[in-house]
Amino acid sequence: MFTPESSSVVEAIFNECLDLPPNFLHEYNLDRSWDFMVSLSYSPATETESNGLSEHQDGNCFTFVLQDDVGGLEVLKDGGWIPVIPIEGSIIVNIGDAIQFKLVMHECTEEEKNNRKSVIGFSSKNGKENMGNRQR
Ligand SMILES: O=C(O)CCC(=O)C(=O)O
Ligand SMILES: [Fe+2]
Repeated sequence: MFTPESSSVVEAIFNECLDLPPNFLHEYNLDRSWDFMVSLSYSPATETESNGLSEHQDGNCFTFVLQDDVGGLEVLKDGGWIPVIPIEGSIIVNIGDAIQFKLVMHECTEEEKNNRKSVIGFSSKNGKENMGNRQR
């Protein structure tokens, strides 16, 4: 799901949508050695405990979230949190700060009964300054 090829496809789509010069985003992020994947498992929230992911923006270029059928991911829009509908096997593509096109504030809350699992691929840019905005 997350390979240099899939990142290139997304880059090409955004490149065109943003009306950038041909190959601009591809050349902006030529070094793929900063890409990485993580797998997260959120245990169900209890009355006293929650270990979800607090609100943050991703500091990379693009984030690919392969989600299961348990909800929790939310995106801030016009001052309100919008739940992302969980569709098992679907991939959510998030724009990171390194692209600086639209900052996407999001968080992951926990359901009370279900354990959410996600696999996340970060298409990242060389340079620590771009990763600095990533808060957990
Ligand atoms: O687990 C998710 O659905 C989102 C994770 C996330 O936002 C992140 O790792 O930056
Ligand atoms: Fe994130």
